[in-house]
Amino acid sequence: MRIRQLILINLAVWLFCAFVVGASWLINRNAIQGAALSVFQAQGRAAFTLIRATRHWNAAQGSVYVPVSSLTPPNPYLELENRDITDNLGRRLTQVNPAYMTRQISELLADADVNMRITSRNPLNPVNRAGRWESDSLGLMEQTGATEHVDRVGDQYRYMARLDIVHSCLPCHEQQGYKVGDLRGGISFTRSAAHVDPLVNDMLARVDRIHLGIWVLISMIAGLTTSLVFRFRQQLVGSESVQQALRALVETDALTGVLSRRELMNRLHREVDRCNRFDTSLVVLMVDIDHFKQVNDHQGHAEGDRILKRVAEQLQSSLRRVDSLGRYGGEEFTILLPRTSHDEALILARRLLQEVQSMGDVTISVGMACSRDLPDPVTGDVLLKMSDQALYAAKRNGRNRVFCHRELS
Ligand SMILES: Nc1nc2c(ncn2[C@@H]2O[C@H](COP(=O)(O)OP(=O)(O)OP(=O)(O)O)[C@@H](O)[C@H]2O)c(=O)[nH]1
Repeated sequence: MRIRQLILINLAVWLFCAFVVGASWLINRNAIQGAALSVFQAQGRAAFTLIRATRHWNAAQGSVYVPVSSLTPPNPYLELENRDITDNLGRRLTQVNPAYMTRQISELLADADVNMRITSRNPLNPVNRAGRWESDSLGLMEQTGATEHVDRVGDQYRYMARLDIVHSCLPCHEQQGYKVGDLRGGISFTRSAAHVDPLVNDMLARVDRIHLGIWVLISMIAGLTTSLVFRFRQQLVGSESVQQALRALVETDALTGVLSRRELMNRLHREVDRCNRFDTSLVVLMVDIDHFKQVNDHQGHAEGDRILKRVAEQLQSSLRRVDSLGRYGGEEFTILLPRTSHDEALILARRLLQEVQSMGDVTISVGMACSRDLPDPVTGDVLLKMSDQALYAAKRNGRNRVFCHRELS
């Protein structure tokens, strides 16, 4: 697997983890905010149940009278004959119906952190007229038949429970056209979010901290794995370059830069396999510098080395990319010419001869063997042997010449 792929996989895993953490963070925040609303709904429902019980008690009495006072003046919207009476002690009493009682209780809650309000879209007392949210909630409940509605509006939690017309409501509300079962209005509870939010904010902050921590941890792990991948890559590159250097040492001849004998033999066997399998022609040239001992003796070993290198360069520059040039040993080189006929190889060999001669320092002799001239299947050893014999023939016949194996027989 490539390093880039490892880094991309690492990045993809990090992005996926970041996505999961982000999704979990959002889900948890929404769940906490939803839970806060549910808690407020439960509180509103409990308060409403209590109020409804007191209203039922009031209605069950038939008529409840209390002394008239500044706190409880006669209710002008309660248009009943016996709304106000005088008891046998001479005190003035006024009737308090469920609606009046509910409003009085709501007034007592004015300073509490929960506000309660009896409300209607068609009230007898204009004070009870529904506000925008209350009106919308009542409309929604009328449409859906729901018994309650809860919401967060700005910095307030709001709860509304419906009140339906029952028999005891008819004396006051029948004249408005109501029947039993109609939605008359509702009781709404409002609580400032400031009373709920500290707890919610504390939980949200905890969720934020936990998710931030997880995200930082994942990012650190991703950073660590990425740096490990880079370090691994550096080591890999280092070991690759060492391997390349070792391979170059093994495969090339240190003095001339052409193929080493070992690599030359490898290639020879590969080319022989190929030429046998595909029935193509392979030519081996054995090249030897003439009287090289004299060069060493007269000009010195260092000059001999320099000439060896120049001859190798000259030979190499005349070959195709598919050809192989190697140092067979001493001042002897071997050239492999795959898919080359005898005649083509002969032309090339003669050209090599001329090019080296034109350098002016030395001449070469060339022995040539072509796979087409040998019995099938040809082997590398036979090709080498035959080209070597041809080379000796070239030497025997005066040097600075090409001799083909086929001329030997
Ligand atoms: N400078 C140098 N000389 C080398 C190297 N390898 C072999 N030689 C020399 O090449 C010479 C080869 O000599 P011989 O085998 O007698 O052949 P020759 O003098 O070229 O004569 P013929 O091949 O018969 O033309 C020897 O003197 C070796 O020392 C090398 O790497 N550098």
